[in-house]
Amino acid sequence: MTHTEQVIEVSGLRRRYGPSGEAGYEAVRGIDLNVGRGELFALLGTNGAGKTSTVELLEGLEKPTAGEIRVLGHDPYRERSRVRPRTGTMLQEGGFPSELTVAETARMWAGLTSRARPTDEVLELVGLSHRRDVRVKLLSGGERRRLDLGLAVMGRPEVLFLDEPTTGMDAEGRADTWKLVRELKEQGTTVLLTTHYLEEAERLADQLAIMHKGRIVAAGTPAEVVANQPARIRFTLPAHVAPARLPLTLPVAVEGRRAEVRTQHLQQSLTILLGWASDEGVELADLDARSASLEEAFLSLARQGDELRFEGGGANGDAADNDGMAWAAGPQDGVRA
Ligand SMILES: Nc1ncnc2c1ncn2[C@@H]1O[C@H](COP(=O)(O)OP(=O)(O)OP(=O)(O)O)[C@@H](O)[C@H]1O
Repeated sequence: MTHTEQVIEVSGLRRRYGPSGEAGYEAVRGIDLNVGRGELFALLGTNGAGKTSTVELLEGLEKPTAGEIRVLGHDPYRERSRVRPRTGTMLQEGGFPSELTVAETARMWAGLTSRARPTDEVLELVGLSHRRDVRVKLLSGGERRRLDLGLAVMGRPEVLFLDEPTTGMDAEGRADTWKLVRELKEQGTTVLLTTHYLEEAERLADQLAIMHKGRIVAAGTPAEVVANQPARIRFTLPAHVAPARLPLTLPVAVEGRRAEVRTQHLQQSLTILLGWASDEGVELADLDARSASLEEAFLSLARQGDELRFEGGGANGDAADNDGMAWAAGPQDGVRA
């Protein structure tokens, strides 16, 4: 068995703003996570879930209220000088003088960075060569994010922290950014990022965690997180077929003529449904069967978030989510154990 070196190790991490008690606010409430070398880890979550607060702790910018962090084997806050040269950070708000041009900013940054890539190479990497003589204050939001990203990768970091790297970018900018992130990952860079673009996280991440109100409510590979959510089969019943005729073994919700089955066993449920339709001579219009997406998993977890039990750092959701539809056979099949 190969042993993956853990590059980021976090246990029992907490971050409180303000005083203890009601007057303060605990943004990070005891999270654990591990990221192996060369992995891409996506930290997802609702607004205000605590993602940025967590990333700032990992970057060593702030001191945790409680818990342990190791980045490349060191405490990023107390041993900042050992960790910082080996990491690259892209914050939500890049803070550099906006009067400088793009090239001047890159050169200034290169002067502060050990083992810096040539600035031309960096600008090329993030697609800003043609904007090199433009003042930073005149860049669009998406172009600023590209520049932030360029500065973050300038020192050829072993670990790259990207807080919402594609926010404000157009579709082309996002595609370019993810391509660069993929290339860096292929070269062995470990990447921890936050994003609101779930489809992209689903495609790119080796591991992900979904945060809600300071806690991790689901974690694993994208496939594992999605696998805990039910698949859906949707169809329209012909006017002459009463919903009561549908097979009792299926967890069916009906609204008007539109029916929906939620199931952990898509193939089995589909077989039952199609067998029944064939035997009864019923045509199922607009038939659509699909596995859950990360987006559905995310929304469902966020909705359940307040009712989740948080024990042992895991996520155990037992709240049924029926979107207000009337469930004929109960949605139990679609609820995680
Ligand atoms: N300096 C601060 N003082 C007090 N509360 C803060 C401070 N910074 C953040 N918070 C609060 O902590 C919570 C978590 O914020 P954080 O920015 O970490 O969330 P996030 O998951 O990154 O959100 P988003 O997706 O909206 O960027 C929020 O409720 C926020 O209002």
